[in-house]
Amino acid sequence: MGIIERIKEIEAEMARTQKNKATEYHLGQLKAKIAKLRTQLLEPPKGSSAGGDGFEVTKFGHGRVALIGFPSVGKSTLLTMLTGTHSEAASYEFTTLTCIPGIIHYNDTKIQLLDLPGIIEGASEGKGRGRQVIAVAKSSDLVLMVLDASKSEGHRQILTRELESVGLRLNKRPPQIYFKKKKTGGISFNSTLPLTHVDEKLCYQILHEYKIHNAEVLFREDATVDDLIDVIEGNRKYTKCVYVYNKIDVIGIDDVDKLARRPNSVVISCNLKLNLDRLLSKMWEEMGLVRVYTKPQGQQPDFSDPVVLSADRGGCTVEDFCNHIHRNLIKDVKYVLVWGTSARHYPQHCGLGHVLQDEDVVQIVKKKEKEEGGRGRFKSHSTAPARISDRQKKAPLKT
Ligand SMILES: Nc1nc2c(ncn2[C@@H]2O[C@H](COP(=O)(O)OP(=O)(O)OP(=O)(O)O)[C@@H](O)[C@H]2O)c(=O)[nH]1
Ligand SMILES: [K+]
Ligand SMILES: [Mg+2]
Repeated sequence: MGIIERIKEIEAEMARTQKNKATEYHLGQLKAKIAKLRTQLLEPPKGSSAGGDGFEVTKFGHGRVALIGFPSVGKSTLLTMLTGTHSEAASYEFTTLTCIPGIIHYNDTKIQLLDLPGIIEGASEGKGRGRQVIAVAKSSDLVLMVLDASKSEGHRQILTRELESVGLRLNKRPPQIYFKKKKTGGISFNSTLPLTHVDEKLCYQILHEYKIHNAEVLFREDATVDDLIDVIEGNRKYTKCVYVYNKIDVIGIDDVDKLARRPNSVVISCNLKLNLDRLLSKMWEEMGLVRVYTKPQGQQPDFSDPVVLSADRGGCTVEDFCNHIHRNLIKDVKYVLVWGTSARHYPQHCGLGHVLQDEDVVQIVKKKEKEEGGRGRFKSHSTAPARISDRQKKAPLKT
């Protein structure tokens, strides 16, 4: 029997089993069995080199966004509108057969947008080009789930399930469960609060299913069996997702209003060019990019050419900033001067561990290099944090 058939069989058994206190251990065990099989499904077949027929698109820019959705919801139309790169759009399904990259220029950053073939129910099991599409989604910093506003609300759940079954977790943070395998000592099970979903026996059973007999487990939140399995599997990808409802030109205003109020959702119409600005700003917000402007001593910063950092990709500290400029720079840095929302006063003298925020301005002061004007000039600095771009319009930065 193939892996997919075995998963189907266990799912059928779960569906037959009534949910109650007496069956919860058995159900937990079945969940773990399915998770293990799904992981097997993701492993490349023996003898083949990993990837191979995947969509190999080189990463470019400061972040990567993937367009995921059913066929003909308007993914290619949207790529063409946002990036200017042409991607064939047509009224028949599966117009797009491969991955087509475009670039969005936004807030002086470059964001790679990827158009992809439509996926269908069963994609995670290999239907259509589902597996390759989902692999690209996993490599992205943000997923735009494109939905047809005039179609069933169920599509969002089906797609979410497909992505979840291959280990993608949308708009979730990792479960607060500490888990460490040990060589000896048995299982130590603890929690910092009362648990309502998982008890010691259930945890043992799940670990047993994974043939883990020595480990430390500490629940720091009231997590579920599924959360525990995610932590044990350890290969989950936590990605932000914005739900994009396209084609609002063909539905009534009341329905548009309902969709627009759903969490993490943006309603648009490519045909009428409606709300695309809102989509871009939502996308930007979710990506959490941090632009930092370098200020040479005695000069104004170049506000068109930021260093772009990200908490998810490498971090946002002064050290990360310096490493971005040059990998040998760090050893010459004495401290930095910071203007912007991360500074308590302007300019603030900061060390390498200081965490920078979007639109901060940084001047590097090197060892054996004197700061222009000396420190005494900043006695009467402002303490009110303000967006540096607003300040910049009013008065040039000194130093
Ligand atoms: N009414 C309406 N139609 C749209 C809108 N955006 C796209 N379409 C139409 O929807 C159809 C499908 O568009 P595509 O961009 O090819 O959709 P896709 O998601 O890339 O489709 P596949 O590549 O086949 O998965 C085309 O006929 C578009 O003209 C919109 O905002 N409103
Ligand atoms: K299409
Ligand atoms: Mg397409």
